[in-house]
Amino acid sequence: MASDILIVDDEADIRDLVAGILEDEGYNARTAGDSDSALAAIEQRRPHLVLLDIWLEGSRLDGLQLLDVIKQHHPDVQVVMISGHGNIETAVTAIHKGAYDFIEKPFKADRLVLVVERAIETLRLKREVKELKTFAPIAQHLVGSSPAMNQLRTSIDRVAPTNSRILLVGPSGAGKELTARMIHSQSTRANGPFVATNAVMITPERMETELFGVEGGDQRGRTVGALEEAHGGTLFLDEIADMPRETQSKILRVLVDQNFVRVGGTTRVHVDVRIISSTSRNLEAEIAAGRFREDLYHRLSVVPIRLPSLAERREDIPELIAYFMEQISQTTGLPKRTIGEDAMAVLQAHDWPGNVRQLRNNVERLLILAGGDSDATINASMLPQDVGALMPAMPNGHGSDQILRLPLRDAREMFEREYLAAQISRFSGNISRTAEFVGMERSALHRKLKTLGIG
Ligand SMILES: Nc1ncnc2c1ncn2[C@@H]1O[C@H](COP(=O)(O)OP(=O)(O)OP(=O)(O)O)[C@@H](O)[C@H]1O
Repeated sequence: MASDILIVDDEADIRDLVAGILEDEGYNARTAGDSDSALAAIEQRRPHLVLLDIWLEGSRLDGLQLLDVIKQHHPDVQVVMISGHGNIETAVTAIHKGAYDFIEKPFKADRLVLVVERAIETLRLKREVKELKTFAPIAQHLVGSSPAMNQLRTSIDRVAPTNSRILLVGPSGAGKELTARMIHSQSTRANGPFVATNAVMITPERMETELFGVEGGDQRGRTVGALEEAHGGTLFLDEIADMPRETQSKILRVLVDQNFVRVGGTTRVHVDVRIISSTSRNLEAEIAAGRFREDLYHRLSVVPIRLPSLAERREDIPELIAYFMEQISQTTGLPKRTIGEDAMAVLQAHDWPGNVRQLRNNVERLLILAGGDSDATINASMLPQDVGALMPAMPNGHGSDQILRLPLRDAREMFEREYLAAQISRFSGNISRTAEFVGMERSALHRKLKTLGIG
Protein backbone atom coordinates (compact mmCIF):
# COMPACT_ATOMS: atom_id res chain seq x y z
CA MET A 1 0.00 0.00 0.00
CA ALA A 2 1.21 3.45 -0.94
CA SER A 3 2.36 5.88 1.72
CA ASP A 4 0.39 9.11 1.88
CA ILE A 5 2.47 12.24 1.11
CA LEU A 6 1.33 15.86 1.32
CA ILE A 7 3.28 18.38 -0.78
CA VAL A 8 3.05 21.97 0.44
CA ASP A 9 4.51 24.58 -1.92
CA ASP A 10 3.25 27.95 -3.12
CA GLU A 11 4.47 27.27 -6.68
CA ALA A 12 1.95 25.19 -8.58
CA ASP A 13 4.49 23.78 -11.09
CA ILE A 14 6.77 22.55 -8.29
CA ARG A 15 3.81 20.91 -6.53
CA ASP A 16 2.76 19.15 -9.71
CA LEU A 17 6.29 18.15 -10.63
CA VAL A 18 6.99 16.66 -7.18
CA ALA A 19 3.59 14.94 -7.08
CA GLY A 20 4.25 13.43 -10.53
CA ILE A 21 7.67 12.08 -9.52
CA LEU A 22 6.35 10.59 -6.28
CA GLU A 23 3.28 9.06 -7.92
CA ASP A 24 5.55 7.41 -10.50
CA GLU A 25 7.37 5.87 -7.54
CA GLY A 26 4.10 4.42 -6.27
CA TYR A 27 3.35 6.96 -3.51
CA ASN A 28 -0.02 8.59 -3.00
CA ALA A 29 0.50 12.36 -3.35
CA ARG A 30 -1.75 15.23 -2.27
CA THR A 31 -0.93 18.91 -2.66
CA ALA A 32 -1.57 22.21 -0.88
CA GLY A 33 -0.54 25.76 -1.86
CA ASP A 34 -0.59 27.48 1.56
CA SER A 35 -0.64 26.75 5.28
CA ASP A 36 -4.41 26.73 5.71
CA SER A 37 -5.05 24.32 2.86
CA ALA A 38 -2.20 22.18 4.22
CA LEU A 39 -3.84 22.07 7.67
CA ALA A 40 -7.20 21.27 6.05
CA ALA A 41 -5.59 18.40 4.11
CA ILE A 42 -4.02 17.06 7.32
CA GLU A 43 -7.44 17.35 8.96
CA GLN A 44 -8.90 15.27 6.10
CA ARG A 45 -6.46 12.50 6.96
CA ARG A 46 -3.13 12.48 8.71
CA PRO A 47 -0.43 11.94 6.06
CA HIS A 48 2.68 9.82 6.61
CA LEU A 49 5.00 12.50 5.26
CA VAL A 50 4.79 16.23 4.50
CA LEU A 51 7.13 17.86 1.98
CA LEU A 52 7.11 21.45 3.14
CA ASP A 53 8.42 24.53 1.37
CA ILE A 54 10.12 26.95 3.77
CA TRP A 55 9.06 29.99 1.83
CA LEU A 56 5.27 30.03 1.42
CA GLU A 57 4.27 33.23 -0.33
CA GLY A 58 0.83 34.61 0.49
CA SER A 59 0.29 32.08 3.27
CA ARG A 60 -0.94 32.78 6.83
CA LEU A 61 1.90 30.72 8.33
CA ASP A 62 5.34 30.31 6.78
CA GLY A 63 7.02 26.91 6.46
CA LEU A 64 8.69 26.99 9.89
CA GLN A 65 5.52 28.07 11.69
CA LEU A 66 3.55 25.38 9.89
CA LEU A 67 6.21 22.84 10.88
CA ASP A 68 5.68 23.83 14.52
CA VAL A 69 1.93 23.30 14.28
CA ILE A 70 2.31 19.93 12.55
CA LYS A 71 4.90 18.66 15.03
CA GLN A 72 2.85 19.85 17.98
CA HIS A 73 -0.26 17.91 16.98
CA HIS A 74 1.21 15.08 14.94
CA PRO A 75 4.71 14.37 16.23
CA ASP A 76 4.79 11.09 14.28
CA VAL A 77 4.36 12.71 10.87
CA GLN A 78 7.65 12.95 9.00
CA VAL A 79 8.40 16.40 7.56
CA VAL A 80 10.98 17.07 4.85
CA MET A 81 11.64 20.75 4.15
CA ILE A 82 12.12 22.16 0.66
CA SER A 83 14.55 25.04 0.90
CA GLY A 84 15.36 27.63 -1.72
CA HIS A 85 18.91 28.58 -2.52
CA GLY A 86 20.26 30.76 0.27
CA ASN A 87 18.03 29.67 3.12
CA ILE A 88 20.00 26.62 4.20
CA GLU A 89 20.34 28.10 7.67
CA THR A 90 16.58 28.12 8.02
CA ALA A 91 16.53 24.52 6.85
CA VAL A 92 18.96 23.63 9.63
CA THR A 93 16.69 25.41 12.12
CA ALA A 94 13.83 23.29 10.78
CA ILE A 95 15.79 20.14 11.56
CA HIS A 96 16.26 21.36 15.12
CA LYS A 97 12.50 21.81 15.27
CA GLY A 98 11.90 18.19 14.30
CA ALA A 99 12.02 18.08 10.48
CA TYR A 100 13.59 14.86 9.21
CA ASP A 101 15.72 16.37 6.44
CA PHE A 102 15.67 19.00 3.73
CA ILE A 103 16.19 19.18 0.00
CA GLU A 104 17.50 22.22 -1.74
CA LYS A 105 15.85 23.75 -4.81
CA PRO A 106 16.53 23.08 -7.63
CA PHE A 107 16.72 19.37 -6.87
CA LYS A 108 17.07 16.27 -8.97
CA ALA A 109 14.32 13.66 -8.96
CA ASP A 110 16.76 11.02 -7.62
CA ARG A 111 17.60 13.11 -4.57
CA LEU A 112 13.92 13.76 -3.84
CA VAL A 113 13.04 10.06 -4.10
CA LEU A 114 16.00 9.04 -1.94
CA VAL A 115 15.14 11.46 0.89
CA VAL A 116 11.46 10.45 0.80
CA GLU A 117 12.33 6.74 0.81
CA ARG A 118 14.62 7.22 3.82
CA ALA A 119 12.03 9.28 5.71
CA ILE A 120 9.34 6.63 5.16
CA GLU A 121 11.73 3.84 6.15
CA THR A 122 12.66 5.73 9.34
CA LEU A 123 8.96 6.09 10.11
CA ARG A 124 8.50 2.32 9.71
CA LEU A 125 11.47 1.60 11.98
CA LYS A 126 10.17 4.04 14.60
CA ARG A 127 6.87 2.20 14.55
CA GLU A 128 8.63 -1.13 15.00
CA VAL A 129 10.73 0.12 17.90
CA LYS A 130 7.63 1.58 19.59
CA GLU A 131 5.88 -1.74 19.21
CA LEU A 132 8.81 -3.69 20.59
CA LYS A 133 8.86 -1.40 23.62
CA THR A 134 5.13 -1.63 24.27
CA PHE A 135 4.36 -5.30 23.75
CA ALA A 136 5.62 -8.44 25.36
CA PRO A 137 8.00 -10.26 23.04
CA ILE A 138 6.05 -11.41 20.04
CA ALA A 139 6.98 -14.54 18.14
CA GLN A 140 8.45 -13.75 14.73
CA HIS A 141 6.71 -16.67 13.09
CA LEU A 142 4.20 -19.41 13.81
CA VAL A 143 6.00 -22.28 15.49
CA GLY A 144 4.77 -25.86 15.08
CA SER A 145 4.85 -28.56 12.42
CA SER A 146 1.58 -30.33 13.21
CA PRO A 147 -0.86 -30.84 10.31
CA ALA A 148 -3.12 -28.19 11.91
CA MET A 149 -0.30 -25.63 11.90
CA ASN A 150 0.73 -26.47 8.35
CA GLN A 151 -2.84 -26.03 7.24
CA LEU A 152 -2.97 -22.65 8.98
CA ARG A 153 0.21 -21.59 7.19
CA THR A 154 -1.26 -22.61 3.84
CA SER A 155 -4.39 -20.54 4.56
CA ILE A 156 -2.23 -17.53 5.52
CA ASP A 157 -0.19 -17.83 2.30
CA ARG A 158 -3.40 -17.90 0.28
CA VAL A 159 -5.25 -15.02 1.92
CA ALA A 160 -2.35 -12.66 2.76
CA PRO A 161 -1.94 -11.09 -0.72
CA THR A 162 -5.68 -10.79 -1.43
CA ASN A 163 -6.70 -7.79 0.68
CA SER A 164 -9.90 -9.59 1.77
CA ARG A 165 -11.30 -9.18 5.25
CA ILE A 166 -10.52 -12.08 7.52
CA LEU A 167 -12.15 -13.30 10.71
CA LEU A 168 -9.88 -15.36 12.97
CA VAL A 169 -11.81 -17.67 15.25
CA GLY A 170 -10.13 -19.52 18.09
CA PRO A 171 -9.68 -19.68 21.85
CA SER A 172 -7.76 -17.10 23.84
CA GLY A 173 -3.99 -17.37 23.55
CA ALA A 174 -4.12 -19.65 20.48
CA GLY A 175 -2.26 -17.15 18.30
CA LYS A 176 -4.94 -15.02 16.61
CA GLU A 177 -3.02 -11.76 16.89
CA LEU A 178 0.19 -13.45 15.78
CA THR A 179 -1.66 -14.87 12.76
CA ALA A 180 -3.03 -11.41 11.94
CA ARG A 181 0.53 -10.04 12.07
CA MET A 182 1.75 -12.82 9.76
CA ILE A 183 -1.01 -12.03 7.26
CA HIS A 184 -0.08 -8.34 7.38
CA SER A 185 3.62 -9.01 6.91
CA GLN A 186 2.97 -11.22 3.89
CA SER A 187 0.57 -8.74 2.29
CA THR A 188 1.17 -5.85 -0.10
CA ARG A 189 0.66 -3.58 2.93
CA ALA A 190 3.64 -5.02 4.81
CA ASN A 191 5.43 -1.65 4.86
CA GLY A 192 2.34 0.09 6.20
CA PRO A 193 1.26 0.11 9.85
CA PHE A 194 -0.26 -2.82 11.75
CA VAL A 195 -2.57 -1.42 14.42
CA ALA A 196 -4.22 -3.66 17.02
CA THR A 197 -7.20 -2.76 19.21
CA ASN A 198 -8.73 -5.02 21.79
CA ALA A 199 -12.39 -4.56 22.69
CA VAL A 200 -11.86 -6.36 26.01
CA MET A 201 -9.21 -3.90 27.15
CA ILE A 202 -11.11 -0.77 26.16
CA THR A 203 -14.17 0.46 28.06
CA PRO A 204 -17.28 0.78 25.87
CA GLU A 205 -17.23 4.57 26.40
CA ARG A 206 -13.69 4.85 25.07
CA MET A 207 -14.19 2.43 22.19
CA GLU A 208 -15.25 5.06 19.67
CA THR A 209 -12.55 7.58 20.49
CA GLU A 210 -9.99 4.76 20.22
CA LEU A 211 -11.26 3.73 16.82
CA PHE A 212 -12.27 7.02 15.25
CA GLY A 213 -10.21 9.62 17.11
CA VAL A 214 -11.42 12.98 18.38
CA GLU A 215 -11.85 16.24 16.54
CA GLY A 216 -12.08 19.15 18.97
CA GLY A 217 -13.20 22.68 18.13
CA ASP A 218 -9.61 23.79 18.62
CA GLN A 219 -6.37 21.89 18.09
CA ARG A 220 -6.29 20.68 21.69
CA GLY A 221 -7.88 17.39 22.65
CA ARG A 222 -7.55 16.11 19.11
CA THR A 223 -6.45 12.53 18.68
CA VAL A 224 -5.94 10.21 15.76
CA GLY A 225 -7.92 6.98 16.09
CA ALA A 226 -6.86 3.46 15.22
CA LEU A 227 -8.57 3.54 11.82
CA GLU A 228 -6.67 6.63 10.70
CA GLU A 229 -3.48 5.33 12.28
CA ALA A 230 -3.84 2.17 10.19
CA HIS A 231 -4.25 4.00 6.87
CA GLY A 232 -2.27 2.13 4.24
CA GLY A 233 -1.96 -0.88 6.51
CA THR A 234 -3.98 -3.34 8.57
CA LEU A 235 -6.31 -2.83 11.53
CA PHE A 236 -6.68 -5.81 13.84
CA LEU A 237 -9.96 -5.73 15.75
CA ASP A 238 -9.47 -8.20 18.57
CA GLU A 239 -12.46 -9.80 20.33
CA ILE A 240 -15.12 -8.11 18.22
CA ALA A 241 -17.91 -9.85 20.15
CA ASP A 242 -17.08 -7.53 23.06
CA MET A 243 -17.73 -4.43 21.01
CA PRO A 244 -20.81 -2.43 22.07
CA ARG A 245 -23.68 -2.70 19.55
CA GLU A 246 -23.56 1.00 18.83
CA THR A 247 -19.88 0.76 17.85
CA GLN A 248 -20.72 -2.30 15.74
CA SER A 249 -23.15 -0.15 13.73
CA LYS A 250 -20.50 2.53 13.25
CA ILE A 251 -17.89 0.00 12.12
CA LEU A 252 -20.41 -1.39 9.66
CA ARG A 253 -20.89 2.09 8.22
CA VAL A 254 -17.11 2.49 7.83
CA LEU A 255 -16.98 -0.80 5.94
CA VAL A 256 -19.80 0.24 3.62
CA ASP A 257 -18.73 3.88 3.05
CA GLN A 258 -14.92 3.51 3.37
CA ASN A 259 -14.90 6.70 5.45
CA PHE A 260 -15.89 7.92 8.92
CA VAL A 261 -16.25 11.01 11.08
CA ARG A 262 -14.12 11.54 14.20
CA VAL A 263 -15.88 11.83 17.56
CA GLY A 264 -17.19 15.40 17.89
CA GLY A 265 -16.17 16.21 14.32
CA THR A 266 -17.63 16.81 10.88
CA THR A 267 -14.70 16.01 8.56
CA ARG A 268 -15.14 12.82 6.52
CA VAL A 269 -11.89 10.89 6.88
CA HIS A 270 -11.22 8.55 3.94
CA VAL A 271 -9.00 5.64 4.76
CA ASP A 272 -7.70 2.56 3.01
CA VAL A 273 -7.45 -0.05 5.71
CA ARG A 274 -7.61 -3.84 5.62
CA ILE A 275 -9.54 -5.20 8.56
CA ILE A 276 -8.69 -8.47 10.23
CA SER A 277 -10.92 -9.28 13.18
CA SER A 278 -10.94 -12.02 15.78
CA THR A 279 -13.23 -13.70 18.24
CA SER A 280 -12.92 -16.42 20.83
CA ARG A 281 -16.71 -16.65 21.14
CA ASN A 282 -19.25 -18.38 18.98
CA LEU A 283 -20.44 -15.46 16.90
CA GLU A 284 -23.46 -17.35 15.52
CA ALA A 285 -24.68 -17.74 19.11
CA GLU A 286 -23.97 -14.05 19.79
CA ILE A 287 -26.02 -13.16 16.71
CA ALA A 288 -28.87 -15.45 17.78
CA ALA A 289 -28.84 -13.80 21.22
CA GLY A 290 -29.08 -10.38 19.55
CA ARG A 291 -25.68 -9.26 20.84
CA PHE A 292 -23.88 -9.14 17.51
CA ARG A 293 -25.01 -7.64 14.21
CA GLU A 294 -25.40 -10.30 11.56
CA ASP A 295 -24.72 -7.88 8.68
CA LEU A 296 -21.42 -6.88 10.32
CA TYR A 297 -20.52 -10.54 10.78
CA HIS A 298 -20.96 -11.17 7.03
CA ARG A 299 -18.85 -8.14 6.15
CA LEU A 300 -16.01 -9.06 8.52
CA SER A 301 -16.01 -12.76 7.86
CA VAL A 302 -15.31 -12.79 4.12
CA VAL A 303 -12.63 -15.41 4.81
CA PRO A 304 -13.03 -17.16 8.18
CA ILE A 305 -9.95 -18.94 9.53
CA ARG A 306 -10.13 -21.23 12.55
CA LEU A 307 -7.20 -21.46 14.92
CA PRO A 308 -6.80 -24.79 16.68
CA SER A 309 -6.41 -24.87 20.45
CA LEU A 310 -3.08 -26.15 21.76
CA ALA A 311 -4.81 -29.32 23.01
CA GLU A 312 -5.67 -30.10 19.38
CA ARG A 313 -2.02 -30.06 18.38
CA ARG A 314 -0.10 -31.42 21.33
CA GLU A 315 2.68 -32.65 19.06
CA ASP A 316 3.76 -28.99 18.67
CA ILE A 317 4.43 -28.62 22.39
CA PRO A 318 8.11 -29.73 22.43
CA GLU A 319 8.89 -27.41 19.50
CA LEU A 320 7.07 -24.49 21.15
CA ILE A 321 8.88 -25.10 24.45
CA ALA A 322 12.26 -25.11 22.70
CA TYR A 323 11.35 -21.90 20.87
CA PHE A 324 10.16 -20.07 24.00
CA MET A 325 13.15 -21.24 26.01
CA GLU A 326 15.47 -19.79 23.39
CA GLN A 327 13.45 -16.54 23.23
CA ILE A 328 13.18 -16.11 27.02
CA SER A 329 16.79 -17.05 27.60
CA GLN A 330 17.90 -14.46 25.04
CA THR A 331 15.82 -11.64 26.52
CA THR A 332 16.36 -12.41 30.21
CA GLY A 333 19.76 -14.07 30.25
CA LEU A 334 18.34 -17.07 32.15
CA PRO A 335 20.09 -20.30 31.21
CA LYS A 336 18.19 -22.76 29.01
CA ARG A 337 17.34 -26.08 30.63
CA THR A 338 16.85 -29.62 29.42
CA ILE A 339 13.35 -30.97 29.91
CA GLY A 340 13.28 -34.62 30.91
CA GLU A 341 11.13 -37.13 29.06
CA ASP A 342 8.77 -37.51 32.02
CA ALA A 343 8.29 -33.74 32.34
CA MET A 344 7.73 -33.43 28.59
CA ALA A 345 5.10 -36.18 28.77
CA VAL A 346 3.27 -34.28 31.51
CA LEU A 347 3.51 -31.01 29.59
CA GLN A 348 2.09 -32.70 26.50
CA ALA A 349 -0.70 -34.33 28.47
CA HIS A 350 -1.81 -31.04 30.06
CA ASP A 351 -4.92 -29.42 28.61
CA TRP A 352 -3.60 -25.83 28.41
CA PRO A 353 -6.88 -23.92 28.62
CA GLY A 354 -4.89 -20.69 28.11
CA ASN A 355 -3.22 -22.22 25.04
CA VAL A 356 0.15 -21.05 23.70
CA ARG A 357 0.20 -17.97 25.96
CA GLN A 358 -0.17 -20.18 29.05
CA LEU A 359 2.51 -22.55 27.81
CA ARG A 360 4.88 -19.64 27.25
CA ASN A 361 4.21 -18.27 30.74
CA ASN A 362 4.92 -21.69 32.22
CA VAL A 363 8.20 -22.02 30.35
CA GLU A 364 9.19 -18.64 31.76
CA ARG A 365 8.17 -19.71 35.26
CA LEU A 366 10.12 -22.91 34.90
CA LEU A 367 13.28 -21.10 33.87
CA ILE A 368 12.96 -18.69 36.79
CA LEU A 369 11.83 -21.09 39.50
CA ALA A 370 13.26 -24.50 38.64
CA GLY A 371 15.90 -25.03 41.21
CA GLY A 372 18.99 -27.16 41.03
CA ASP A 373 22.01 -26.91 38.84
CA SER A 374 21.34 -25.21 35.54
CA ASP A 375 22.79 -28.30 33.85
CA ALA A 376 20.37 -30.57 35.69
CA THR A 377 17.43 -31.94 33.74
CA ILE A 378 13.98 -30.65 34.71
CA ASN A 379 11.87 -33.61 35.74
CA ALA A 380 8.13 -33.89 36.26
CA SER A 381 8.28 -33.18 40.00
CA MET A 382 9.82 -29.77 39.26
CA LEU A 383 6.87 -28.64 37.13
CA PRO A 384 4.51 -25.96 38.46
CA GLN A 385 1.84 -27.59 40.61
CA ASP A 386 -1.16 -26.74 38.45
CA VAL A 387 0.51 -28.45 35.50
CA GLY A 388 1.91 -31.41 37.46
CA ALA A 389 -1.45 -31.96 39.20
CA LEU A 390 -2.64 -33.61 36.05
CA MET A 391 -0.32 -36.54 36.47
CA PRO A 392 -2.08 -39.81 37.27
CA ALA A 393 -1.95 -40.09 41.05
CA MET A 394 -0.25 -43.04 42.71
CA PRO A 395 -1.86 -44.61 45.80
CA ASN A 396 1.08 -43.72 48.03
CA GLY A 397 1.39 -40.22 46.57
CA HIS A 398 4.89 -40.98 45.31
CA GLY A 399 6.26 -41.91 41.94
CA SER A 400 3.56 -40.15 39.90
CA ASP A 401 6.31 -38.20 38.19
CA GLN A 402 7.86 -41.42 36.91
CA ILE A 403 4.78 -43.19 35.72
CA LEU A 404 4.48 -41.24 32.48
CA ARG A 405 8.00 -42.21 31.57
CA LEU A 406 7.09 -45.91 31.53
CA PRO A 407 5.43 -48.05 28.89
CA LEU A 408 1.91 -49.18 29.83
CA ARG A 409 2.91 -52.67 31.00
CA ASP A 410 5.54 -51.34 33.43
CA ALA A 411 3.32 -48.45 34.54
CA ARG A 412 0.47 -50.87 35.24
CA GLU A 413 2.79 -53.12 37.23
CA MET A 414 4.10 -50.17 39.21
CA PHE A 415 0.56 -49.05 39.95
CA GLU A 416 -0.58 -52.58 40.97
CA ARG A 417 2.35 -52.96 43.30
CA GLU A 418 1.70 -49.61 45.04
CA TYR A 419 -2.05 -50.20 45.08
CA LEU A 420 -1.94 -53.68 46.57
CA ALA A 421 0.76 -52.78 49.09
CA ALA A 422 -1.43 -49.89 50.26
CA GLN A 423 -4.54 -52.12 50.54
CA ILE A 424 -2.70 -54.85 52.45
CA SER A 425 -1.37 -52.36 54.95
CA ARG A 426 -4.86 -50.86 55.22
CA PHE A 427 -6.26 -54.28 56.16
CA SER A 428 -3.30 -54.92 58.50
CA GLY A 429 -1.90 -57.74 56.34
CA ASN A 430 -5.19 -59.67 56.24
CA ILE A 431 -5.19 -61.27 52.76
CA SER A 432 -8.78 -62.55 52.90
CA ARG A 433 -10.22 -59.10 53.64
CA THR A 434 -7.93 -57.47 51.10
CA ALA A 435 -8.98 -60.02 48.44
CA GLU A 436 -12.64 -59.40 49.22
CA PHE A 437 -12.23 -55.63 48.99
CA VAL A 438 -10.19 -55.57 45.76
CA GLY A 439 -12.55 -58.10 44.18
CA MET A 440 -10.14 -60.99 43.62
CA GLU A 441 -10.07 -64.65 44.59
CA ARG A 442 -7.78 -65.20 47.59
CA SER A 443 -5.56 -67.59 45.59
CA ALA A 444 -5.38 -65.22 42.62
CA LEU A 445 -4.33 -62.41 44.93
CA HIS A 446 -1.59 -64.60 46.40
CA ARG A 447 -0.28 -65.36 42.90
CA LYS A 448 -0.39 -61.69 41.95
CA LEU A 449 1.50 -60.63 45.07
CA LYS A 450 4.15 -63.22 44.35
CA THR A 451 4.65 -62.00 40.77
CA LEU A 452 4.86 -58.42 41.98
CA GLY A 453 7.35 -59.41 44.65
CA ILE A 454 5.17 -58.30 47.59
CA GLY A 455 4.96 -60.21 50.81
N1 LIG B 1 2.20 -20.89 16.81
C1 LIG B 1 2.82 -20.04 17.62
N2 LIG B 1 4.16 -19.97 17.59
C2 LIG B 1 4.84 -19.15 18.41
N3 LIG B 1 4.25 -18.33 19.30
C3 LIG B 1 2.92 -18.34 19.37
C4 LIG B 1 2.12 -19.19 18.53
N4 LIG B 1 0.83 -18.98 18.82
C5 LIG B 1 0.79 -18.04 19.78
N5 LIG B 1 2.05 -17.65 20.12
C6 LIG B 1 2.43 -16.67 21.18
O1 LIG B 1 1.49 -16.86 22.23
C7 LIG B 1 1.06 -15.62 22.78
C8 LIG B 1 -0.44 -15.47 22.59
O2 LIG B 1 -0.74 -15.35 21.19
P1 LIG B 1 -1.80 -14.27 20.61
O3 LIG B 1 -1.74 -13.00 21.39
O4 LIG B 1 -1.57 -14.19 19.15
O5 LIG B 1 -3.15 -15.04 20.94
P2 LIG B 1 -4.65 -14.57 20.74
O6 LIG B 1 -5.37 -15.75 20.19
O7 LIG B 1 -4.70 -13.30 19.95
O8 LIG B 1 -5.10 -14.34 22.23
P3 LIG B 1 -6.24 -13.36 22.81
O9 LIG B 1 -7.51 -13.74 22.09
O10 LIG B 1 -6.27 -13.73 24.27
O11 LIG B 1 -5.78 -11.98 22.54
C9 LIG B 1 1.89 -14.56 22.06
O12 LIG B 1 3.03 -14.31 22.85
C10 LIG B 1 2.26 -15.22 20.76
O13 LIG B 1 3.45 -14.68 20.23
